[in-house]
Amino acid sequence: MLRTETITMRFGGLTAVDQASLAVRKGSITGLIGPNGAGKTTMFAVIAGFLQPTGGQVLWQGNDITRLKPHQRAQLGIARTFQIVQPFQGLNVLENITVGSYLRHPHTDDAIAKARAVAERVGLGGELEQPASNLTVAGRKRLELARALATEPKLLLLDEVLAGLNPSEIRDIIPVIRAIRDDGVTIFMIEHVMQAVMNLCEEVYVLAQGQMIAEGSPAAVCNDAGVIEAYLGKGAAARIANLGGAHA
Ligand SMILES: Nc1ncnc2c1ncn2[C@@H]1O[C@H](COP(=O)(O)OP(=O)(O)OP(=O)(O)O)[C@@H](O)[C@H]1O
Repeated sequence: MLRTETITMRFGGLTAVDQASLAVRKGSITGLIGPNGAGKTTMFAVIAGFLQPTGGQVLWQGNDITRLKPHQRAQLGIARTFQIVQPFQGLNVLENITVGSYLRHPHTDDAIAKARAVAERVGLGGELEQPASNLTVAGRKRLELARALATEPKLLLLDEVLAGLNPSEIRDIIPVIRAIRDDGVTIFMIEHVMQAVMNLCEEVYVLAQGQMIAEGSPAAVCNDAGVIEAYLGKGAAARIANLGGAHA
């Protein structure tokens, strides 16, 4: 469904993403992980059209969309959430979601009906009249999800939707994400919460210092020596292997 080919993104002298290639299969939940500053959010910004890459291509169903604007990509069916959630503070929950549903429903009644349905789907059905500013962190995360979902995407890019949630809130939202996929929306998610990555993702890509260092099943990438070293430092994989030997 989506491919990036040798994407490079430089900010002045800093190479945030360095020739990174990946593919997201239709119907999958695919993960993008990596240490802080690895270039994950930059990669999402390039895919969604918020940044023009210094080099490389973004392909959507085989077509080059590298030069399309974010709203053109939204029309094609690509939606993203933001790591730092910023709902329209002066609008209530339903109005915030309706901003998204107007993309495909120009008539207000239809847009509102769609927004109500999306709110139910993410568990915000009881908070429609609440000002967005009254929501808890978990509520704001659900609202962020709903605003993107209201555009009726084919591909949903989730940027750390679980960050800041406690373990029980994470347990509650994991089935919501899985249900969105089961309804036919392909999901590509940046996530630091490994419990969620292991639970949800079939395929995981690992970025470190801008470079794609591994890809595979969650279990395979977690056992990859290069991935362990990217997170824990040089020699960590060998030290962990020795510890295992010592305990055996
Ligand atoms: N607009 C920008 N201008 C300059 N540097 C930037 C810009 N955006 C990101 N960077 C830098 O690019 C690098 C990658 O940042 P990015 O936010 O993509 O990493 P990340 O993997 O998403 O990190 P985190 O997990 O901490 O969110 C960092 O060094 C960051 O400071």
